[in-house]
Amino acid sequence: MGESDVRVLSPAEHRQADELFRRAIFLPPADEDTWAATAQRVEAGRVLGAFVDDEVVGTALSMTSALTVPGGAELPAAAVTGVAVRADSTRRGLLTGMMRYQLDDAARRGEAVAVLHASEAGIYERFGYGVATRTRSVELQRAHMRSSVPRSGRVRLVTQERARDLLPAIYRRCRTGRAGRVHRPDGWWPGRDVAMGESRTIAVHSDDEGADDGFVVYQPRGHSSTVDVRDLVAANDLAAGELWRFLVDLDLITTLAAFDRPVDEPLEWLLADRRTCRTTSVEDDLWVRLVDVPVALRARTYGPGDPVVVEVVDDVLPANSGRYRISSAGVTTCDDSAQLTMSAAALAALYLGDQPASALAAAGLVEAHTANALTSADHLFATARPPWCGTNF
Ligand SMILES: CC(=O)SCCNC(=O)CCNC(=O)[C@H](O)C(C)(C)COP(=O)(O)OP(=O)(O)OC[C@H]1O[C@@H](n2cnc3c(N)ncnc32)[C@H](O)[C@@H]1OP(=O)(O)O
Repeated sequence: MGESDVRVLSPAEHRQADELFRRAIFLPPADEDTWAATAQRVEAGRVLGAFVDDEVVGTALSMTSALTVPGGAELPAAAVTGVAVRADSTRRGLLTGMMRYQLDDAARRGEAVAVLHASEAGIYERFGYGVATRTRSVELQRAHMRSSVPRSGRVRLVTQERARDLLPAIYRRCRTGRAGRVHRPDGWWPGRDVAMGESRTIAVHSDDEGADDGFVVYQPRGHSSTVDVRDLVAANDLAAGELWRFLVDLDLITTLAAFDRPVDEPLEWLLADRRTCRTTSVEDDLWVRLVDVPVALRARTYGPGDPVVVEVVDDVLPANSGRYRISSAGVTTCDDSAQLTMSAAALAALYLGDQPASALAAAGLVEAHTANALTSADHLFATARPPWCGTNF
């Protein structure tokens, strides 16, 4: 079983691949509405099939995307999803064949990074992916805002139809504000709408000049007094504060459950009683794979710190293997002695600034050859705010 058994599926085969994926994650085949929405994000030429005896038993797809990196630049990215191998054909290398094919394809397309959300943490590190962002889920019980939270603009409800125009434009404005955010192509929104259904409600915040700068999408949980907050996007702290005030003040609701929030969101500070906010989980969010290490390293900015020479060992994409001199002025390839050695997966985990090199060294994932190299790398890769993706795809 090898790469020759993987090929691009034709559009006529896309629905079969979707069914294969859904069965692998224990979902029934998509109904017509769900498929109509799903099909909008599927791109011809980007859906792979893995074959055994001419039968498709594995699939993986990628979408044309972009990733915001520290400093605000956006890198072309392959957004990977829909990965599955039929239960009777696992552990024979089919995923391995598809991953290699897909990474080569991303490299050919000039996509410097690949990104995904992992169903299990044990799958993707071997292919060079590292956990690059984390999210927090919270529950607010009978919460009230602190009176000092600044007021600005106004929050208004918009219809689902109006939201289809407004939300993508607001998201585009907010996307580059933080590393880890990804494109939401036009085909992404219908899938989210179908998944949430008709009970979703949308509120938009506009600033004092009337410009829209944030939104929240939420829905009641059955007939309970709980609201699930699925998507809260704000261009600035003022907009975020007003959207949270709007949610906290909803009549008849005692509990707000919010998912996929940034780990540094200052919710406890916004509330009159910080203990009315409880963290229910902190989980790995976006896994990143540097497909083109030199391009990816040069795309981000670095903090003040002594330069450091990093040796990258990449068995899956060997062109990335080499030594890189990283400084606050930029990145060059070099032949100097390595001060740090790490795999592509370890580099990916450092890349957006979520974790310091010293944390990975403690786990044996980064090897330091000189005394101060870890401290230098910690300073260089650090970002003012932790990265956050917050977009499921
Ligand atoms: C981005 C997304 O779409 S996430 C969704 C991923 N899909 C799912 O979780 C659906 C259910 N699972 C599956 O379909 C399959 O088990 C897959 C796709 C995860 C793995 O496919 P396989 O064809 O079995 O993987 P493959 O045989 O290439 O395994 C390669 C290596 O990864 C290991 N591996 C594979 N799956 C897992 C796992 N879930 N946990 C830990 N290790 C794993 C294998 O043991 C193997 O290790 P080895 O090289 O040391 O022998």
